[in-house]
Amino acid sequence: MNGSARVASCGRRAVRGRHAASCRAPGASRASRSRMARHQAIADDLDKASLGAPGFERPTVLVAEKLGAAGIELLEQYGNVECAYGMSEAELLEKVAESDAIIVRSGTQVTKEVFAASKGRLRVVGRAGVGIDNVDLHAATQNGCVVVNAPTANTVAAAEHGIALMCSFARNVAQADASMRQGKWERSALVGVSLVDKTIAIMGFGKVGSEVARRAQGLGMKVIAHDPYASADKAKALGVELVDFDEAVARGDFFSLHMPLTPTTDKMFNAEVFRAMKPNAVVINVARGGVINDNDLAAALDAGEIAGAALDVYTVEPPPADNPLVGRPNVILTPHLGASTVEAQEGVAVEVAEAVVTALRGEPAPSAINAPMVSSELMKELMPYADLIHKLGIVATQLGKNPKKVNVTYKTQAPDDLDTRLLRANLVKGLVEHTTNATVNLVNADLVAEERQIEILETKSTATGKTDLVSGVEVSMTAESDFPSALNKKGKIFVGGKVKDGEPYLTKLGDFELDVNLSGGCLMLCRQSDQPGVIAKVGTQLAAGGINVSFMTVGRTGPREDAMMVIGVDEKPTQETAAAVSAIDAIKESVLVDLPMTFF
Ligand SMILES: NC(=O)c1ccc[n+]([C@@H]2O[C@H](COP(=O)([O-])OP(=O)(O)OC[C@H]3O[C@@H](n4cnc5c(N)ncnc54)[C@H](O)[C@@H]3O)[C@@H](O)[C@H]2O)c1
Ligand SMILES: O=C(O)[C@H](O)COP(=O)(O)O
Repeated sequence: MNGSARVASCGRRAVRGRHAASCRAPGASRASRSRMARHQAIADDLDKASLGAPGFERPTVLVAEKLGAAGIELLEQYGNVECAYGMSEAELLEKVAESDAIIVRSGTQVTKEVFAASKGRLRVVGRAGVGIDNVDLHAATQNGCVVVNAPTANTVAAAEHGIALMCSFARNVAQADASMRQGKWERSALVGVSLVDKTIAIMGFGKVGSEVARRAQGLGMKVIAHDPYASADKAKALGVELVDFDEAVARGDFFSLHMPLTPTTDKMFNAEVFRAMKPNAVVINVARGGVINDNDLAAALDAGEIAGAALDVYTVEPPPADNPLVGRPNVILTPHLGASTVEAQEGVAVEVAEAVVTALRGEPAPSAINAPMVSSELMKELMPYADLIHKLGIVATQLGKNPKKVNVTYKTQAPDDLDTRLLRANLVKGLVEHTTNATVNLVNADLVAEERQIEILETKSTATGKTDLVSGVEVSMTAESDFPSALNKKGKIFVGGKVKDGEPYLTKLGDFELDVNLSGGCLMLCRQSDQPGVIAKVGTQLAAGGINVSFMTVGRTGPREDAMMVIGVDEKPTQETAAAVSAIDAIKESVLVDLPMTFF
């Protein structure tokens, strides 16, 4: 990125797209119907926003690289969109601090400095394309920021570009055009090779690789592929022979590279590999520049070990003047144009905008890279229990500091099917959120637990005769406790709960059975010797401190034995009032627990 930012308001037709979509409904395909439903949901939020519905704040989406108009329109239905193309690094760091989401293509590096500069505000990174090697995924995850991409909309464009480069190379199209522009007529110097019956080795048999395979078959080529993770059934169905790496290298006439850039694929095409290729071999790269060792490729071309290369992508983009592959007669180059068709750009714009809005809404985005997939149906079903377990985590951690080993038991009618990630993430959030300003969510919860050395052990116990997927949750943990009443017989902090009428309830604490609404506010927990008159004395002290009681409930081990009184209060008692309650004869110990009204 260089130069000063071109900042544009991207405003256009804000709501009209929604009505246009609705009109197409009767004849629409299943995919487009579900897209319309998503757009309608977005539009509903827009209506809420324009009505000033409480709790809805329009998020700000920073679009850092050129994005198709349809995507911008969709984003504008939901949030404030700022298009700032060509920002310097400093400008990016400044703007990201005021953004809830950022959308980039391959030209913007989303580094850990970007996340640091956002100070926790950035919730979503949208990559308008496939490759996410320009996004620091670890930093995103640490910051609880969802990374989404647009994995499908540019597949055909990239495949077509790969085929275009192969055909151009085979028939010297680029060289012939350059020659004629110089007024030359070089027919004998520009004799090409035919593609028919040649072997193309597709390296990386994913979405783009498969589309290249289909097209190469149409050109009469023999198609082999290497991909350690590809299914043999898929290859067979496409009539493609899957081979190991060495065999592919030995047999290919044309190599079409389609793997992502990862630590494993980094510079995997090196001197040794080029040496093992046929002398007529041509390497075509529309994947990522980094999978090739540039110097080794240049040396292999110089030595005549291979015949040529056609490149769309480079280790550093744009390639610096001293890149050894620029300016060679047997290398043709394009400036990362694989995804650059009108159709692909409109497609990725919509695909990424949908994913960004979905993630901003807190829903699982199908293309989330660093968050587990949780279907919206499951999410909806588990939400009340996610809220409950979050509150149980908060209660448990206010009764015992520094939790270490945490056992959680889910009572469920489907132990084999229950996906607990959402619940576990909420538990971790409840356990740690009072000790950090950082966001804890589905994205980073496991990482946060690991960093804090909190071991979460999950058990599912079968609940019979219940209709809900989950019907109860219990959490026990080793921790330092100043409130021994919360300990069970094994000396662990123990809390259990249920959801009743959609609201979270604490039903177990230590050895006590309770019935405490955890919807929010402040709770005073008092262990007492069960005897007449204690409730009145506590009420009197609270009243003296100006504290209004919203509810009171008592659980006891038996008449005139130990009892646990839980008092919901509208205001948090001062230290003096809390001390006055503790000083009541029958009260053995007491503690205040704060609960948030909302959850993530
Ligand atoms: N030039 C462009 O403009 C452009 C456009 C689109 C995609 N791309 C790039 O093309 C690549 C492929 O995109 P896609 O959409 O097909 O992704 P994809 O995830 O569908 O396919 C990638 C395939 O690579 C395979 N793979 C992983 N490691 C491998 C290895 N060591 N050896 C061989 N195969 C390996 C995977 O199993 C997978 O099947 C990505 O790098 C993407 O960024 C570039
Ligand atoms: O990975 C991709 O999707 C392509 O490389 C496209 O990158 P671009 O969005 O920068 O064109």
